Amino acid sequence: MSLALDIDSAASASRRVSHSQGLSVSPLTFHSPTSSFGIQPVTRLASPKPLKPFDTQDIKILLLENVNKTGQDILRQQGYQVEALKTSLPEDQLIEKIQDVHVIGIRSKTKLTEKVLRQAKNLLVIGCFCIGTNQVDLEYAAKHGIAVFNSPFANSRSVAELVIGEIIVLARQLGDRSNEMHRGFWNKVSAGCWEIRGKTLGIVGYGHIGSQLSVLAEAMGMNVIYYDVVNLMALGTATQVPTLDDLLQEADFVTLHVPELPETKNMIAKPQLDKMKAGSYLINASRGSVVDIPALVDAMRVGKIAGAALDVYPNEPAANGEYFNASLNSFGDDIRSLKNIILTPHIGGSTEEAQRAIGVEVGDALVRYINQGSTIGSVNLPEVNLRSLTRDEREHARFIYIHRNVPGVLRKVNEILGDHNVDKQTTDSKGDIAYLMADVSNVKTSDIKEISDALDALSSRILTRVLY
Ligand SMILES: NC(=O)c1ccc[n+]([C@@H]2O[C@H](COP(=O)([O-])OP(=O)(O)OC[C@H]3O[C@@H](n4cnc5c(N)ncnc54)[C@H](O)[C@@H]3O)[C@@H](O)[C@H]2O)c1
Ligand SMILES: O=C(O)CC[C@@H](O)C(=O)O
Repeated sequence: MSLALDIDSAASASRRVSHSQGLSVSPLTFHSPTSSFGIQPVTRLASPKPLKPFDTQDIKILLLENVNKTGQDILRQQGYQVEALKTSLPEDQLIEKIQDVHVIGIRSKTKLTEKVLRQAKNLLVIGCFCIGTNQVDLEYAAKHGIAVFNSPFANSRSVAELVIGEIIVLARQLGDRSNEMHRGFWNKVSAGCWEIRGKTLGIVGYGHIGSQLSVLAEAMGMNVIYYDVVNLMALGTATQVPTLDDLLQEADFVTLHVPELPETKNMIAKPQLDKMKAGSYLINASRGSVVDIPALVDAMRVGKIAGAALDVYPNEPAANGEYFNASLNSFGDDIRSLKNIILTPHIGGSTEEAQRAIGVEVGDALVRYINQGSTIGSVNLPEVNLRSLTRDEREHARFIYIHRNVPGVLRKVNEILGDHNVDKQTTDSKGDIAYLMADVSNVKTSDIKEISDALDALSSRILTRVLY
């Protein structure tokens, strides 16, 4: 079959090859891979040959939740079609919009559930412009060859600094004093106000944020203890304690820095609050599911807990506005009536520095994945990379084969590639999913089509992409 004929059939079949930026999605550029070579590569990357068998304008990207301009610019500079919205979208609108895009960028509010992802027929990759990835069904995405990237620590320092601020604000009841002054009320008191020097900070989850906080807190004269499910090296003179109960019984301030997991749901509820010291403080800037907030309200009403800071909630609005009320979360009115409680709208990572750094990190990861196929940094696919092709390698193609990790696949793939000049090849697996990349030299356009079709026909196939 001539390639020209095949282009027509590929055009009509473009939806058949779900998620693929391979041959059938952009048939018109199949003959002229050099058309997009004039596009400048992202300067922070090591100047690889851009591998794009598609017109960059064909790549449709939807960015939600006010992704920072640095990230938007990186994607726009590639020539991709980028639509950026300031808010998240309700599920029905999300389902409608996601059908069309190859890339979606989100933060913590957008829930990419199986129901939503099932409609994402062209989706190649998800960029979480944040740390948390609990809002994405990572397993469903992996099983359908959709890579997920995040920014694992670019906002950690911002969260740690927020918590340090909150510890002092709670210890000195600054929120209440400030509110009183705003109402014109002078209330000079020292009862129940403390220095933080010499007090014990209990950190639950000693990862990127918890460990950064540990260093800052010690510098301010606090004793630091921490609890983590993993045995981790203590920074400074911090001490790991064996159980959560040990931490709760010893700490003056308890701060939570664990991910949202089934095991961390309501990790702090009535039994744990009962174990905390009388007059201690609780801070949660992790996820809203980690604290049973009605139980916290009760503990604060009876004075067991002297103060709290919450940055995250079980239900958070999709956009800014007057939403923080009892119809969003049943405890909304109760919590607002309490004394010495800092309520912030999920701003732990919301600093200029953090958002810029996240924009660059996730933006670059998306470009590397779209243009080069590199999965380095992916949270749900095996991490695979190949040395970049250089600009003088004109007759090369890169085949990416995402497949179910079942015995015998490599033999079949190598039977297909066996008659060609495979320059380099790598593969890795993560659970049920495997990711293979192979660079083949001296391939004609017809060879590329033949190899791609043969890979597509294998029963283990999840997704085939070809870049050249
Ligand atoms: N408020 C915000 O704006 C904001 C910003 C960034 C991150 N976060 C949240 O903070 C969380 C922590 O971030 P991080 O970067 O420090 O994550 P991290 O992965 O670096 O650290 C998490 C730590 O928690 C530990 N852990 C997991 N399950 C545990 C359990 N059941 N008990 C005790 N320890 C447990 C892990 O072993 C790890 O050391 C993120 O998952 C995210 O949800 C919130
Ligand atoms: O910016 C956000 O929406 C999320 C911030 C934070 O919770 C994260 O997971 O990085």
